[in-house]
Amino acid sequence: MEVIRLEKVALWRRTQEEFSYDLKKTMLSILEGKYRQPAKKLVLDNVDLVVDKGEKIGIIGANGSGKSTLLKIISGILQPTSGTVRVRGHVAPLIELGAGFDSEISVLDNILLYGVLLGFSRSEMKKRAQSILEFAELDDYALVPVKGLSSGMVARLGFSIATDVQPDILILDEVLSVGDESFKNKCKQRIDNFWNGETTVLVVSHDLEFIKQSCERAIWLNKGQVIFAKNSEETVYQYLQAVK
Ligand SMILES: Nc1ncnc2c1ncn2[C@@H]1O[C@H](COP(=O)(O)OP(=O)(O)OP(=O)(O)O)[C@@H](O)[C@H]1O
Repeated sequence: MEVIRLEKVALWRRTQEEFSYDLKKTMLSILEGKYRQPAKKLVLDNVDLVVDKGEKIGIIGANGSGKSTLLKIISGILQPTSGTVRVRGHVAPLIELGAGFDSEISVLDNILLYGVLLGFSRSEMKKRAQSILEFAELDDYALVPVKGLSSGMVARLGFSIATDVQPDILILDEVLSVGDESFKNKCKQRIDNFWNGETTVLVVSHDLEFIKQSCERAIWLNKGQVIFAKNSEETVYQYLQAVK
């Protein structure tokens, strides 16, 4: 059964250095006749992708080739400029963990809020809060505002919320380095369980051996385009030939 379908997906992004949220500066530069249209870059270019339930897919390619951007599009964090994205099932995006937290409100309230962002109801999240706090080892911090947590604790909380129930689709950006050694082992075990089960997995990694061993299929991206997308062994081989 098909769980992800991307058709002709393109994404233009403004390049950082030209981009300003400062309305006053923008208005001034228009008045002074110095305003330049922000430069834009095509970061995903006509991407087609179909993924079936349970597939484990690796995404490889050079720095800046669009791998993380593709994961963000599939997770719904970014919307494409054109093309269509269809995703079926509950997605656990393990990217930019904790980026959606409100640092002023408590850990408990953030669990409710973040869970709702991930598509769960508030009452469901209330029931789950205890197991999330326990896994994150933050039981004593439930009522503390998130700004009182260390960055490792924030990542632990993000991981714990996103993986509390087995997701239909797991999105992993690079090898996870969440928290300290003992927490890393806990994360790895949880991910291994999903990996060996029915969950569809998309993982970005520069570790080509890992991709070959752990993924059935791999997608090679270059400058936002899919260059090759077959079994992982062959895709890695083609990629290595090209960069030699
Ligand atoms: N927030 C942003 N605003 C504008 N452009 C961005 C932003 N984030 C990334 N980009 C640009 O999008 C392109 C693709 O970036 P992306 O992070 O998807 O690459 P990547 O393949 O994951 O790279 P890496 O292997 O270095 O992690 C790059 O040219 C990058 O400069």
